[in-house]
Amino acid sequence: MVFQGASFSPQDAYHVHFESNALLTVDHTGLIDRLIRPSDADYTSVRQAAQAADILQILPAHTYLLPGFIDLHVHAPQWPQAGLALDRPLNDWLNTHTFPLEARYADSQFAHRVYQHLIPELLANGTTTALYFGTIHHDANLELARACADYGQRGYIGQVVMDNPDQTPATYRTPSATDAINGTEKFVMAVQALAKQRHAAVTPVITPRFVPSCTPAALAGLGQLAQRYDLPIQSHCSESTWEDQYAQEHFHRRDAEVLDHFGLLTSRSVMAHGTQLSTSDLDLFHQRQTAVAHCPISNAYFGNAVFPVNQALHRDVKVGLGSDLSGGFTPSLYRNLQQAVMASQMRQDGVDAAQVADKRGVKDSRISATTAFYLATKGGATSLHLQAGQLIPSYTADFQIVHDRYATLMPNDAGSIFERLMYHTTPADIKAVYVRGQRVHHLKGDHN
Ligand SMILES: O=c1[nH]c(=O)c2nc[nH]c2[nH]1
Repeated sequence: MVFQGASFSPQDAYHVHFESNALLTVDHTGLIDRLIRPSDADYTSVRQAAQAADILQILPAHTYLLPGFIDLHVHAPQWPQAGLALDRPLNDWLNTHTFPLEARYADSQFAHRVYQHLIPELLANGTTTALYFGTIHHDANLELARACADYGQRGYIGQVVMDNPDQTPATYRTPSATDAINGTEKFVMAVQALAKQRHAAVTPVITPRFVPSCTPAALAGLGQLAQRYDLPIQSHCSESTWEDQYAQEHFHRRDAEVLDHFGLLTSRSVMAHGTQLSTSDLDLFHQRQTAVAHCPISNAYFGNAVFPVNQALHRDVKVGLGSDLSGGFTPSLYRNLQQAVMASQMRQDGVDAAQVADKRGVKDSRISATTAFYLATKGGATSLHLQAGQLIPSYTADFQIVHDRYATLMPNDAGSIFERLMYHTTPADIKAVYVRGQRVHHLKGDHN
């Protein structure tokens, strides 16, 4: 397949690259092979050959090729309650709403129904890769992996471990640390077998829910499993004041230090939220090359603070973007990247007018749409060690084709188009989505 048209691709956290009419060639393995500009000698011949072979796809006017988005934090089983009960504090929301819902996934038919609904919805929002928390249930989690395989989404999938009887209900609990470790190992094998069998881009992930919900024996065993199989790890870290204090009270260490103590902060770890991380925690993340999944919508409800994205990036901490369904209410990473910019502006300015203006906020906090775009693409890819998130040769051909709905009303320089796309794109503007060069979504009535 050869794509011809305009594109935006992140260069780094502060620069985005625009191409006005390049050819992007994709090889038979689903990788980007070449990016050929009109000034290159073989532009015309490659284009003509693609046209003759009927593999040339010309983007219509006012549509743009972007890397697919990478959602670093999704609780797949919480999809049915997206937007519900977000006025409750985290611990209350978990116990009253979330754990009872997740307990229902003991029924794998229910899991099948939800996951077959969720994956196409995420693809329609431009999300080509997602890092998922499942539930404690093996069969339901396999339904999630199968749904990714069915619809062609790249999925990183974790069987949740939560075995601490003091912090989990008897109706929704991993029976013991031994079950946690054996069950996780069994799930790892099953997902790896599915990946082979279906040629699917699904990867198992070690998933202690968070420090409060796990026993030390489970945390230690999961750290060892991750090392033995060289697996990615995900959890929550310093997500709220309550969670932060829990680690201090029960382990006499900071939350990040507890995770590190059990071998759970590695270069393959992605820790969600981090609103309460101290500068020494950020330095620890940097040393371990552990990533933060920034979840700006969810953090507005449960975070008790705004995560300092810019400061983390300046300390060379890996950061990507997460929807955190359903602590966040929307499957759209566009909505989340908009909120990332807005939250950073509020952190910069402060929120209480009774304070003196120049002491109200935190300097150097504001990020732009360019940085937010980076988080949703290259930042996420780097966190997962994926050759994705940029439109460059040898990277995976995970794309979205997006329409600029205000093109005829406003100036059309690249900077204006880019900002409009970041602020106005909804599923109605996402014409087509590709993973590994295969089309996995298109808008009905469109043939891109
Ligand atoms: O936003 C969140 N959603 C969850 O499901 C969860 N579990 C622990 N901490 C959490 N935070």
